[in-house]
Amino acid sequence: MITMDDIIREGNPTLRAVAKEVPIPPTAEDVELGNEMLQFLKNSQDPVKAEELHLRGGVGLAAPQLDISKRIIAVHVPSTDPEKPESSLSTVMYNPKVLSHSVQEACLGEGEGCLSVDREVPGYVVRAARITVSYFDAEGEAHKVRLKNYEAIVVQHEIDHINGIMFYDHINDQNPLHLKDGVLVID
Ligand SMILES: O=C(O)C[C@@H](Cc1ccccc1)[C@H](O)SCc1ccccc1
Ligand code: NI
Repeated sequence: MITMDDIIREGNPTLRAVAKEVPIPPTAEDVELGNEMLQFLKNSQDPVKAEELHLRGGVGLAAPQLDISKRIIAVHVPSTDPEKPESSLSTVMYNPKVLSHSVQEACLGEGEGCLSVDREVPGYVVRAARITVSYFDAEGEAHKVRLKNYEAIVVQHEIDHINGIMFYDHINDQNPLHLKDGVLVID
């Protein structure tokens, strides 16, 4: 079972490496890894298990964060629609790839964090508002999905990890909050 002890922190070179594609269909080992990554996210969002296992809440996890330089990500984004309580996006993606993205941009109002970063880094992380992603599932089936808003942000954060990119690489150091004379500038 994955716990916070298995997650490497900034400074570990694996977080800056471009991870390797995995064979498709995924091996039994890679399927097991993906399932464990997804289970970690579910546990991290369960108040009892998170408390018991001292887990930080997570909606995404990439294999490099486990010091495994493979192009595997897991996402478990809770539903915000009370009519649809099950998760809005819950899956393991093997060899995910952004095929296209919107010109329109988006960012989380509260900025981003990272399970591999034990510090607050203020600033808007500007990303594409909508993306089309291809990936393979545990059975080796190909998928192509269009994602928007929060789901798109989470998947972009995780795909960044398999490309050695950290969320703060996107923050404009000179103007992290995109202010102009103290006013937030929305291009
Ligand atoms: O470190 C990771 O990759 C997991 C991140 C993913 C993430 C962070 C910010 C924005 C999008 C994705 C963790 O989920 S950070 C903790 C967290 C938990 C719930 C909501 C937002 C961030
Ligand atoms: Ni992260």
